Amino acid sequence: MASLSSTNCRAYSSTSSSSYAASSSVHHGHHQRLAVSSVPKRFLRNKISLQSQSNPFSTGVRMQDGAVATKVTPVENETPLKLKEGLLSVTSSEESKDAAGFEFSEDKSTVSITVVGASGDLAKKKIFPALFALYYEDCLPEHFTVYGYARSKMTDAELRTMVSRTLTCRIDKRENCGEKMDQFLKRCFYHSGQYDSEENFAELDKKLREHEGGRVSNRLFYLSIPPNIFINAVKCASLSASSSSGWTRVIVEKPFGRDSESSAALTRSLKQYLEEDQIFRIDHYLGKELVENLSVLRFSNLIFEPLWSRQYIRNVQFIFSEDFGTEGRGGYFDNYGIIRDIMQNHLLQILALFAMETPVSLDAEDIRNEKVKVLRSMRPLELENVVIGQYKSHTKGGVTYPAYTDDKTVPKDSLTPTFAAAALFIDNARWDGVPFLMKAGKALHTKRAEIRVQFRHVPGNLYNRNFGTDLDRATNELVIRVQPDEAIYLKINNKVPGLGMRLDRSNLNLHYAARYSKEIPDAYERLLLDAIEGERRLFIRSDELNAAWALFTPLLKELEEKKIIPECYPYGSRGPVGAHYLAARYNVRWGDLGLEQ
Ligand SMILES: NC(=O)C1=CN([C@@H]2O[C@H](COP(=O)(O)OP(=O)(O)OC[C@H]3O[C@@H](n4cnc5c(N)ncnc54)[C@H](OP(=O)(O)O)[C@@H]3O)[C@@H](O)[C@H]2O)C=CC1
Ligand SMILES: O=C1O[C@H](COP(=O)(O)O)[C@@H](O)[C@H](O)[C@H]1O
Repeated sequence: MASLSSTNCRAYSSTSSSSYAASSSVHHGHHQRLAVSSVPKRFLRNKISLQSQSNPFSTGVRMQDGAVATKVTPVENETPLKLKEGLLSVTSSEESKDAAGFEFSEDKSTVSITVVGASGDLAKKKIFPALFALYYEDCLPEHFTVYGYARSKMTDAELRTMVSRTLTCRIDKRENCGEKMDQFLKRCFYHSGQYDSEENFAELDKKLREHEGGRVSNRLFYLSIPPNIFINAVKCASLSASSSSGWTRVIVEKPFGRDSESSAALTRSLKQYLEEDQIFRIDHYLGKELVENLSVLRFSNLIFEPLWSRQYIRNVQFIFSEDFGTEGRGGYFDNYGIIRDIMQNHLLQILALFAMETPVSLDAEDIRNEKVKVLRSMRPLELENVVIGQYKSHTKGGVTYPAYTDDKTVPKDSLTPTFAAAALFIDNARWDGVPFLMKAGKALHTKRAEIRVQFRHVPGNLYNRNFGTDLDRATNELVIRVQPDEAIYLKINNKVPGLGMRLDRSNLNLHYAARYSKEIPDAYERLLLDAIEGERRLFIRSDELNAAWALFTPLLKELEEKKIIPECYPYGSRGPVGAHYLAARYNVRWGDLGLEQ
């Protein structure tokens, strides 16, 4: 199984004869720009040859143990300002060549990870803890440094204290936890600076160089800052703190614009300073274990793929709900709303993975090509296929829960939806006529994310009369529960044991907690590791992003221009009743409403 096992991660350690991600080829002791192959070892255990993705002048041959031999042709006419992925400038005198002229890499590199916006919520909640988890699992390279960068004044010690408050050890791996935390924290540093100051980023560069100690430097910048300052930060990082000898990559957090135009403008601006393959647009839902497993389920089990079409599937549902409101994030949320916050990215990405054709291979570009095709085959959303809602205050058990508009950062007359349900359609041969329903909401009765696949009726079912009048209750349903309590279960009809002929619905249940003792890694761990390894499969390419916005932009404009009023629903409820009418129009019943779910 492809998992984040420490065995895979240890490929980075100094004991490994060759490190894949940061392999530095050496060329006759001269300054020479070389290319690095960039497909992670953990996906390529059996693959032995590949072409460098970014440099057409070099070919790499991957040996079965993961070592990379790189045949080098000099690269000319580089644009100095742009940060070219995978180009190395190496002056080491060490070299090893085989008879065919391939040079073998040795781990003389370092990775510097700069969290831009280190004082913020996401950095504290997710990024630093994920980096620590990777460190704990031996997934980070031997030489690495973590830098926090933000405007707040902080010393290294203060950053470490802040970070230490959110670090946890895995439940199943507690040994040496405190010691490991201390070791990790010693590798964390802080630099205070403005996001639009080349000078401040140049100071950061100087500090990074000191830590890199003359090794080939690979640099990852994680932009954990509000979107209006992305470009300034990218510009300054690119001009003043990009690596001069290794790769430079930038993780960009959502939102990637508000609509097609602003997203395209953001991409254009980013591309002034970065190549597309340096931009890692993160959608953390793609890093979730069960989303990652979706393709495994489909493409490596004979029993599912033949059923994966309009012939057998009646509808598919993507459901996201949270049992808390937007408290504390109202300022951000009011400018975006639930459709942009959850549907246009997280749910649509899952839909694309669910519905895509079989990719040529597991390579990032093959998968992303298939996702784009699905997105481009979809009909843009229409107002009549959408229901929106907004939560209102509700008192339960003596506790009063606030309305969305009670938040001080939200205008009292805000029409921003905190709930939406939508019916989408893919106009291709596989999915023609199948409703893909989405439902996403804040302040609902439960916290859950799941995919529900409802199958058609069994034609001429011999047992019809044993089901009573509600034949819909007798159809099969496959549920992929992304969170919480990860599970995959299939509802089947079964004979109740006994002398009579009574049927019931039972679950064939793969319950992760019961099946696997290993704790499931957080999505940010997988994605950070992928970014460090140069694996783009789980990041959004710009054409995917354009296709996603093209589906939602006309609807979003219409909602705003016509000032459509959202349906009210009480905090903690199941959402507006309109969602049921929408589903009923397509002869669908939401799968999360039954007594046995
Ligand atoms: N928080 C979350 O759960 C999620 C966040 N995201 C995205 O991640 C990014 C970071 O989110 P989050 O950590 O919540 O953001 P924060 O609002 O906490 O901002 C992060 C840091 O950016 C700086 N900052 C905040 N506002 C401004 C401003 N107006 N001008 C300049 N600097 C500012 C602050 O640092 P300082 O003042 O020290 O410079 C702050 O600590 C955003 O793009 C967000 O949309 C995506 C998914 C989930
Ligand atoms: O991107 C976002 O995701 C979170 C939900 O993420 P989860 O991993 O906790 O399910 C959501 O709360 C937030 O509004 C949104 O911006």
